[in-house]
Amino acid sequence: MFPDIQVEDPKWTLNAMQYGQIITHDMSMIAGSTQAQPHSTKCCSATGQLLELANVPEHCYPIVLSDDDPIARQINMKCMNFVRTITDRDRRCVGGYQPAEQLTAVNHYLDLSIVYGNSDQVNQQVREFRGGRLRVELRNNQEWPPRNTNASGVCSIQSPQEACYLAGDARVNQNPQLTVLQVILLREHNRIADALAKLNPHWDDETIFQEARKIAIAEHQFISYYEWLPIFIGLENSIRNKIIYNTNRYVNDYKSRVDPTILNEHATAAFRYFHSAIAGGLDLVTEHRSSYGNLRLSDWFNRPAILEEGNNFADLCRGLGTQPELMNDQYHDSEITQYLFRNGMQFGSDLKATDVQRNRDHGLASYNDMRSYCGLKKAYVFEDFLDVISADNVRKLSQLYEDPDDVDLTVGGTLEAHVPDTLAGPTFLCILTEQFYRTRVGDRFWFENRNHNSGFTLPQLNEIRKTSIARLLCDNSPDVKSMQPRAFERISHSNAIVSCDSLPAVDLSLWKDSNGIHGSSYPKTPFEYGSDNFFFKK
Ligand code: HEM
Repeated sequence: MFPDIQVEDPKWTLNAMQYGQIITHDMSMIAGSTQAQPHSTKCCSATGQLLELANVPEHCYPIVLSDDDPIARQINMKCMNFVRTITDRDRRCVGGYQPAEQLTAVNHYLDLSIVYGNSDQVNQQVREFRGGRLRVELRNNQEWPPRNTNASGVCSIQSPQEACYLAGDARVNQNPQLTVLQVILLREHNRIADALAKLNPHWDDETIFQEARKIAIAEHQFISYYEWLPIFIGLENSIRNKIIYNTNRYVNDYKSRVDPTILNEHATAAFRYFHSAIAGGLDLVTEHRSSYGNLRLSDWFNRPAILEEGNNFADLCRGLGTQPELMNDQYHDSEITQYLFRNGMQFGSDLKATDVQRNRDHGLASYNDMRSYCGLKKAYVFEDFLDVISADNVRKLSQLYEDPDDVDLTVGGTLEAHVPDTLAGPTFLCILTEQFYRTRVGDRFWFENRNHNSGFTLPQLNEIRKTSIARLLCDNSPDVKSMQPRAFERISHSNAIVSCDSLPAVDLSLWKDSNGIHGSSYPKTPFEYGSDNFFFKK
């Protein structure tokens, strides 16, 4: 169903795929997994055989491989490891016969928890406690995240000296391009903190840290919603559903009754669809935009040291903005379906099979139920899927499943034809749209809210709106001197490479604190007390 057929996206770069993973990691992480390495619980024998039932560890739900599996049959494997997500029942939060709900290990808000951590404990570990900065290590004149003291436990390092990073998110080392963006975001915090400290010498560490953090989060929210989301869920769809606004004013749309936690259907099915955009080779690209080499993804899972070699960091940054992502479709690069986390072995795990099994582990509603919830007609025979799925794929579904109601959401959703001007079919689009609405409107600290305690002044807000992924890459990768203005979009005549200096930038002098308090504070009006979205209602 999901073979490796490489079709490059004609419009979007690998950067678009990669920032998607940043957004994902900011919003969810199933409890009980590292998502970066083989799980420590082994549900199969060392040689890939099924275990005797009595010997199967708790929480196991191994993927049984068929005899005609194209990879497994080459190495005589019958069993692929899969450990179930920890639920509220496992933790004894619910009892009796109540249904189990899966737990998340990270907070759901889009708040750069991947940089700042999800707990006070991690936050303390990543902070420098000087000048509002985050901890870094200086090597070759560049700032790198601090070393993880449990390097051999969390990375696939081959020598004790090899870099393995500590960040707000446990998955930081998972793949090189993810780590590039994590480093960029870390450096952005410190860049902002240094500027604020210079502007406001009277501010203490805590004030600089919190103000820099607030600006960095706002930039991230702006890039995610105004630059990234319109590509994936459509500009018109985003405006129509009040996910973004064409305005230079505040948008006071916080609604306390909106639940901002992450929908299981979003994290476990819809948002994973973009795994199909992953490319198995990462281009190294010079300033003249010529590609001179390519890193094989499965050689570098959990081995971030490659970023510090030679010019790799800048070359990978340019690669992100130059190399196309693969098309979002049913095809998946074999680097993630045959070689995931192979760690020097001939073969590895399979991300798409894991996604399907995770769908079943979490007991998601069927594709048929979800599609009818999302406004498509319910299918009674396989042919009823023909409204959005090709005849060839409907025929395959009818061979793989007994009944239309059996089709997994992860599978059916992946096969749908895209809604025009978006990168998803109608069922996944409906789930994604709902989630991103909730993530915005359910966030009392959303960067566009007018909030006297935590918000920005209007001029500051409009400065934040000048930020871009292109500028972020430029400002935090010293050797990158040029970039196309829309760096999620491939280089073209209408999106040509320009010097970094000519890209719009956030003018941080607006955070100069002339009142002697905080840069973003302004006088309260009586209306600002009480109601959470007073201005919007008015
Ligand atoms: C090289 C790039 C990537 C790799 C290697 C990767 C790998 C993984 C792995 C191993 C998991 C855990 C699977 C499980 O045990 O259930 C996962 C989960 C997930 N991935 Fe990716 N992924 C990548 C990129 C992306 C992108 C681009 C997106 C979306 C834009 C994405 C969305 C998700 C989501 C939503 C989850 C579930 C998160 C959770 O709630 O735990 N991933 N990915």
